Formats: sequence, structure tokens, C-alpha cells
Amino acid sequence: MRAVVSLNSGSSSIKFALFTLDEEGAPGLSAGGKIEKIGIAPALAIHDASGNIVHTRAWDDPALTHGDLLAWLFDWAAGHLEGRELIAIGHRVVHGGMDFAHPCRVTPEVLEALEALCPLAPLHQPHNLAAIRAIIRIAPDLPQIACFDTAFHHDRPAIATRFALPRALHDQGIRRYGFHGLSYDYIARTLAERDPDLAAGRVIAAHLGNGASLCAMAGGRSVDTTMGFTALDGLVMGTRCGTLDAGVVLHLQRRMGMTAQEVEAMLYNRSGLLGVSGLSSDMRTLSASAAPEAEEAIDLFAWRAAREAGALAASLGGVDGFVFTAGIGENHSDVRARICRRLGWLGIALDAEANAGHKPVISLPGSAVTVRIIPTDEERMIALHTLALLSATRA
Ligand SMILES: Nc1ncnc2c1ncn2[C@@H]1O[C@H](COP(=O)(O)OP(=O)(O)O)[C@@H](O)[C@H]1O
Ligand SMILES: CC(=O)OP(=O)(O)O
Ligand SMILES: [Mg+2]
Repeated sequence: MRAVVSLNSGSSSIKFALFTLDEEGAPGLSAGGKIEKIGIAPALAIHDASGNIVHTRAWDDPALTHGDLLAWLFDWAAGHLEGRELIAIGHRVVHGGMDFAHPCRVTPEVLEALEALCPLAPLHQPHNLAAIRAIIRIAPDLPQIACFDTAFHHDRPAIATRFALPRALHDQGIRRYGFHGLSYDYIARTLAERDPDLAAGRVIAAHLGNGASLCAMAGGRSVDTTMGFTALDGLVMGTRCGTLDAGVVLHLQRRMGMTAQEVEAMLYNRSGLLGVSGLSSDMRTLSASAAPEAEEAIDLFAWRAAREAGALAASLGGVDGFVFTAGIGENHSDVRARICRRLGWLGIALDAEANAGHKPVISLPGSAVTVRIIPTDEERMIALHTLALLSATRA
């Protein structure tokens, strides 16, 4: 039996999944899991194909790096392959820049080009590449496939990629790329299976997790998205500020004496839900708090999401469907209700009971916009891209 592994290395987490291929080469999930809180006190949970937790472990060591934990994971996987032959590892790589519009096999040249994009995704890209390098050290001959978060947005209309800056900068790559593309690709494909008529129309997908963005899709293709040059743009996020008047950055540096590094650390790590609440970047913690600052942070999150959805509705010329996904989008009925209430003018009529029950369809039958919840699966998308690339190169 052949198998592939998908790796999704984030700023403070590594998500992974092992897929076994059937006789036709289709991937079936055999195990998956997540190591969270890297840099604080890493905690691991592995689940089987049915989602039952089969193994947990905690390390009380903030010094453990992504590389250390990957070496541990690799040992664990080697002991649990149970005769399967590992044929490739697929990775989520957040930034593909101008040149990487499709998944590709990692070579030393590819790695060097991706390295140059690290400053544009400081919370993600260094960890994505560290994972690739750690595996090169452990298994140098194993094919590794990079799957890009930017690729799904690559072919959207040129106007959606342009900042109103001097033309030469656009030509040098200072343009809006968009992220969470593996998630949106999965949502577009899943919606096409579950509701093909809706998928053929105008849909806004809301990936609301620790990072958060919206994507406007027409006929399953991205036409606009809220993230831009970096994953700092757009919605309020766990620790990122989202869209910000560029004048604030100039003021912080020129008038308040902050260095570029200090501004970067503040915008990426100490803003968003954490910055506004002063309490936590985690939506669950904020919802459980009675502090008015927590309520303000939640409301700002929903207000900004609805405001950006209005902008994407204009890009699409109207909206037929709205899909919630990722940690907050899949699980937080109150945030979904706040966003939908603010979008009543678009014709969204929420079914409060279905929303409270996290049902697949959460709009009322008469709603002009069908609202759905679709759990995302970036790891499956990575596996599908990896297998498609392997079979294309073999053919
Ligand atoms: N059951 C839940 N109810 C409400 N919010 C949740 C739940 N599970 C996760 N979340 C929220 O989802 C966010 C994390 O989303 P996730 O998609 O896992 O992020 P990432 O993949 O970017 O680390 C956190 O704000 C967390 O509080
Ligand atoms: C691009 C991005 O923000 O990803 P994440 O949601 O995993 O932080
Ligand atoms: Mg994520």
C-alpha cells in the first residue's frame, strides 16, 4: 500500500495527515493530528480515520523547534506506516509570489526562491520551509511537493491584484496575492459536489480561523479576496490587525520612534483580537469573558467581516451564497449570527436554530442568499495536489 503525508506548518502549530491510497490511487485518511503551542508548551493529539483521539503527548519545553517536533513526528510515522510505502510529502507553503501558480516539486532552486518570500509571510513561510529542510535531512530522496496558499487566487482579474501605487512597483511584485487558497480550493470543490447550482453562482467564502480572510468566488474561481501582499491585510485576526491606514505605520516610525521590527512585531503578534481585548487571541476565551474589551473585540471582528463582505459583494455584482469555514466559522454560532445580521441587507435570512446546531445549511428556505457551513480540509487538498503532480510527472 502506498501513502502520502500532508504537512501544514503554521506559526505555532503543525497539522498533518497520513493518507493511504486505494487501488485506483484515491487517498483515504488513515490518521491525522496537530501539534499546537510550539514555542510555549507543545501539545500533540493524533486521531484515527474516524476522528477518535489515539495518542496525546505534551512537552513542557518552549525551546523545542518545528524541526525537533518534525523529527519526532517522522519517527512516530515511521513506526506507524504498517507496511505502507511513503511516496511523497506535500506541504502547505503560504507564499508563492509571482512565479509559483501551481504546486511544484521542491528542488534546491525552488527552496531558494521561496526563501526570498519569507519577509512577506513571517509567521508562516519560515516554518513551512523549515519543515521541508528537516525532511531533506531525514529522507533526502523522498519527493516533497509545495502547495501554495496564493495559487488559487493567481488568475483573478488583474484589477483585483493592483495597489494604487506607481506602476513599476506592481511590475516588481508589490501586488495583492491573497492567501488561504488551499482552504478555498477545498471549499469550491466541496460546494460543487454538495450544491452545484450554488457553486456555479456568486459565493463569498469566509475562512475565519486564527488567520482570517474572505474570498469572492464566481463559478468556483477566485475573483477577489481580502488578503493582499501579505497575510496581514483584510479582516481582524487573532493577533494581526488586518487592513490598516498606511499612515499609521509612518506615524509609528517617524513620530513615535518605533523601528520597523517593532512595528512588524506589533502588527503581526500583538494586534487583532489580542490587541483590542488585551486578553487573548483565542475567540473561545473572549466569548467566555465578561470583560467589555472582549465584547468589543468580538464585535469589531464581526463588523469588519461584514464590511469586507459588502466590498466583495460589489466585486461579484451580488451574492447567491455565503460559506463559513475554519475554527471560528465552523464552530462559533454567535460570530456567524453577528456577521449575518449585519448582512441582512444582502438578503441573508439566518435560521437561528440551524445556526445554533451548526447544520450544513443555516439560512431559512426563503433567504435570497444560501448560507452554509463547510468544514475545511487543507490537508486533503494538499494530498490531492501532491498526487495530481506525481501522476502528471509520471505520465
Ligand atoms: N469550538 C469552538 N468554538 C468557538 N471557537 C472556536 C472553536 N474551536 C476553535 N475556535 C476558534 O477558532 C480559532 C482557531 O481557528 P483555526 O482554524 O484552528 O486556526 P489556525 O488553523 O489558523 O491555527 C480560535 O480563535 C479558536 O478560538
Ligand atoms: C495565511 C494565514 O493567515 O494562515 P493561517 O490562518 O493558518 O494563520
Ligand atoms: Mg489555518
